[in-house]
Amino acid sequence: MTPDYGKTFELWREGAGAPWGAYTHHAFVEGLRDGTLPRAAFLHYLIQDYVFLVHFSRAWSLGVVKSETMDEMRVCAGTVDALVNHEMALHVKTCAAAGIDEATLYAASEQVENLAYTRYVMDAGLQGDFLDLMAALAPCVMGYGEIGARLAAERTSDTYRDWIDTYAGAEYQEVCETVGTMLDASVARRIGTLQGSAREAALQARFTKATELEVGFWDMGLRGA
Ligand SMILES: Cc1ncc(CO)c(N)n1
Repeated sequence: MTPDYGKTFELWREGAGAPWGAYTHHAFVEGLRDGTLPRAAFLHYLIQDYVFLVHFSRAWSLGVVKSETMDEMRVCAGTVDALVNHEMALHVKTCAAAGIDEATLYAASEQVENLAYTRYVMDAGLQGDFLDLMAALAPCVMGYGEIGARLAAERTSDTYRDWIDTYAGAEYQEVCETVGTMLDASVARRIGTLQGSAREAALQARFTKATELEVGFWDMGLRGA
């Protein structure tokens, strides 16, 4: 069953169409599910994803800056904490076991798909308001929540169990639910009803673009270093 991350996310997810499926059912994801993903591709992805999370955390920090309520500020600050102090521990631990230390991860050179995605998200927030930023951030957060939940139920191998458990786990799922609930309140507060509103198309375009950039990120992972 697909998890429930609120009605704004559900609307955006439906609105994204085919790219959403391409993202959440990418060959990279299926390789995590059945264990056939080559280890080298996984490590390459994880190194890039560490740097992704550095910049992704900066974008969530911009959410703190763009917040208009204490609830929004708490959720954004909490998400920065979840990313920096919890999710990234997976990357540090897995890479350490492969002989790659954290300083090396931090200094890794970004591939263009990685660079494009994080800077797109940051710019969405710099150019627009809180909702523009959230529309660009939502596919990353909730997409991994959806992938993790599905792979936990459908996995046929233990090879990438640590990765799957990180995103299927209660802690990460709670982040997705909290962000989804906040998002519904943020939309209600600023727009009222999203469907049919003046901002619907532009916010959907942000969400869909970020989804396409997620597909590019998996492509980059499969291509290797
Ligand atoms: C590329 C990417 N998207 C989303 C997440 C989830 O935080 C991640 N770690 N990496």
